[in-house]
Amino acid sequence: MAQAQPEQDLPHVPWSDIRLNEKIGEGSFGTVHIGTLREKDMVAVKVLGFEEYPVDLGEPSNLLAKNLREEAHVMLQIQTENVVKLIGVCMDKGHYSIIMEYMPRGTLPHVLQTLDRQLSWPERLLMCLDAARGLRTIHHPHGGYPARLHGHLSSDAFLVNNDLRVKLSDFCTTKTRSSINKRKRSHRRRSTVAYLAPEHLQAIHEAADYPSEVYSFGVIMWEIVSQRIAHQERRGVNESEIRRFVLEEKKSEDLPADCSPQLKDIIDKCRSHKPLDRPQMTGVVTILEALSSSCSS
Ligand SMILES: Nc1ncnc2c1ncn2[C@@H]1O[C@H](COP(=O)(O)OP(=O)(O)OP(=O)(O)O)[C@@H](O)[C@H]1O
Repeated sequence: MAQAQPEQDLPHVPWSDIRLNEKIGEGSFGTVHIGTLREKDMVAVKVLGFEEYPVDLGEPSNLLAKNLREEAHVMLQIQTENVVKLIGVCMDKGHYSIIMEYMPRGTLPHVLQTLDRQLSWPERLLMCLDAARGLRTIHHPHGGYPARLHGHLSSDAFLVNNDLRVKLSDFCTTKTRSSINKRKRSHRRRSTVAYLAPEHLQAIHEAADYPSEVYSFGVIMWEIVSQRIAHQERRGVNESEIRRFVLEEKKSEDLPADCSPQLKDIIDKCRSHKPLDRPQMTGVVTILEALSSSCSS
């Protein structure tokens, strides 16, 4: 059986350079571990497949392997300060993986739920700005790369480092996710209904578009600013409470009373029920940059 070859333009890391340490997460794609690269650098290693459902790594046409390369390519094309850095891919038989920058504090909602203090306003603004710059990178890329949607945007897609800097991650393609989910039905992603734009709550199977991702981003900013998880008490069976709140009552969750009017304005514009009233991510970044610099000066 032919062995998958490393892509010429993807940095290849041989498995012998990696020491795998504890598991830190599991997605629909496989497991994520802390690792050590060349006995020196701490990295995160996303290993394709699961112990109980190993992927046949010898087959180059394998859809999952193809999509792993696709995810790595996307990461490589959009490397900026606010996107989790791709270090390389390993395509050694039995060890198909993506090696990336390790983000020690984990996902954004995990930080918002477990931080033992209130974030200051400059911190909240900087986290919003980091996240906005991350999303702008894919919506409005430089260097002639195609604009793209994230595809399943929620606060889980953002990871946080020790300095509370936020970076966009998780470029696993929809195809990859659905094919591995067929193998491993036990993995349940946190529901993303709380982040769905009203027009998509009505037509749940419709694909995301740019305005609907801006709406999702508005909800994520609400989470950072409120230091809470969106619709926490409305999540439940079928999320019918979220639908009622958003679709029937036409509401958005309230921001803290001490949120500045300018920040409230941009979050509310992103969460507008009218897609055409939502700004583009370039505009969101410009406003957050101005607010962040005036707040920290
Ligand atoms: N670079 C990283 N640094 C630190 N932790 C990470 C990193 N990448 C992933 N993780 C952790 O591993 C978990 C699983 O990540 P992964 O991207 O595989 O799946 P997911 O985003 O939860 O789901 P899916 O694969 O369906 O998109 C994350 O929720 C996070 O806790």
